[in-house]
Amino acid sequence: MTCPLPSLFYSPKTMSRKKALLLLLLAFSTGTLLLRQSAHLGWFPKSPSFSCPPLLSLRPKHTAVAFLKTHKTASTTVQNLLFRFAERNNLTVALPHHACDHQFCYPRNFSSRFVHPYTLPPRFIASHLRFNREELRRLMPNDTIYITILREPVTMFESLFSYYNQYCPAFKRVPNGSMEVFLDNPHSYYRPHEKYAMYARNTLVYDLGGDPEHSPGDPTYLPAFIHQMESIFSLVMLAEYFDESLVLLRHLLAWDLDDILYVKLNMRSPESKLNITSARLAAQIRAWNALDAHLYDHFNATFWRKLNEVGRDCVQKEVHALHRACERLARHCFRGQPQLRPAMQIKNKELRPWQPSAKVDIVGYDLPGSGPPLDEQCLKLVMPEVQYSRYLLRKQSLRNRRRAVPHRPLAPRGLLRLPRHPPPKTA
Ligand SMILES: Nc1ncnc2c1ncn2[C@@H]1O[C@H](COP(=O)(O)OS(=O)(=O)O)[C@@H](OP(=O)(O)O)[C@H]1O
Repeated sequence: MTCPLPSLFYSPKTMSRKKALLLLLLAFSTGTLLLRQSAHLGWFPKSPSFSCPPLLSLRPKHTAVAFLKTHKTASTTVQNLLFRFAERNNLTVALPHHACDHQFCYPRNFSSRFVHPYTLPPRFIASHLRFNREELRRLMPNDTIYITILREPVTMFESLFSYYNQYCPAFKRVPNGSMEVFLDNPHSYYRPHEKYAMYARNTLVYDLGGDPEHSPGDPTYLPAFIHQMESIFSLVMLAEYFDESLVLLRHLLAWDLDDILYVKLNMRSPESKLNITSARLAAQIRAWNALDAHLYDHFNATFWRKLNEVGRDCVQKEVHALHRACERLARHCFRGQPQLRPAMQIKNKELRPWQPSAKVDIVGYDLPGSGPPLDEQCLKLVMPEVQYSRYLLRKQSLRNRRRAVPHRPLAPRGLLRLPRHPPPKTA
């Protein structure tokens, strides 16, 4: 048996169909490229197009994202990057109703009633909320990609303990605010049903909509919860591997390298940190936050599997390219190194990060010069969460009012019943 040889000559009909197909493909790629270019940071030289796998840039960019902003996990840095992408591409970001402050009435379960009517219908959502799958599904378009970020529970708990030391009663009760004392006997300070209790134990599970009080000894609860999370979130990033996470994010969304540039936001000063050097303390933190610890370990393993799928060498190359691009951006915006400052030393009030208490310093950035900043995009790059959320709400409200979208007030019962959560971050 012989294989039929392919004909060297095409019939005119085949020829024209192929030509048409080729032309169509060419038009599509050109269109996609043009679209990608139009949303590029016009103020900044485009980073050399580099991608592995190389054809990534021909896929259209994905433009519907729900980011579950977990606490103390580098989530503000991710949120800022998503806000900037949405702004550059004219995409609507769901923002909280005034009554909810700049978070979606956290720690209540998320409801679409918490969304400001002038930010509907959204393509992005990235502010703190307690995950509620059904309500998010009602709000977001069908093509939404869900992502979130986790942090290793020992460093995360240390950050929570320090950041919420004046808000969380479980932490406030501890003599001298000592984390060691708290961990020696957490049950004598912690009351599961009081205000802000969710900052003191299994905060990740709480943010993801789970039960932070569930017994870690139950063999069915966590596997079922993890299974559910896996079916919802296309990517679970890790704060410890932030740049690798961003590379995976850009692959998932077919974004450019320039779309994931960032500077670290919401950092504590080194003096505000407690160095956990003892293995005993770390083990106590993991035992106290056993659900979070298991959750983290699980998604840590899946993260490395995802990295292997893309190819570790490939990811490393992109991480280097990202570093170089971030450095170039920093040189452009800060005329050198980023200028990290305690809030009170930042001249531009719009750039001062919110301070949770006098005992903790959250540092931010100043831009060089006393006059207007170098450019708008540099300002957004370093703008803290509260100010950026407020700015976006003003901008989208103006746009929406011009379109005369009917005002859809939050149901009065929702407004009246709002508790005085969370600690209002006001700049
Ligand atoms: N890129 C990157 N990589 C690793 N870590 C980073 C990054 N950006 C911010 N951070 C650290 O994240 C902590 C703040 O987290 P959040 O922004 O999620 O906090 S908040 O819940 O919104 O207040 C805070 O941690 P601590 O300083 O330990 O408190 C930041 O330093």
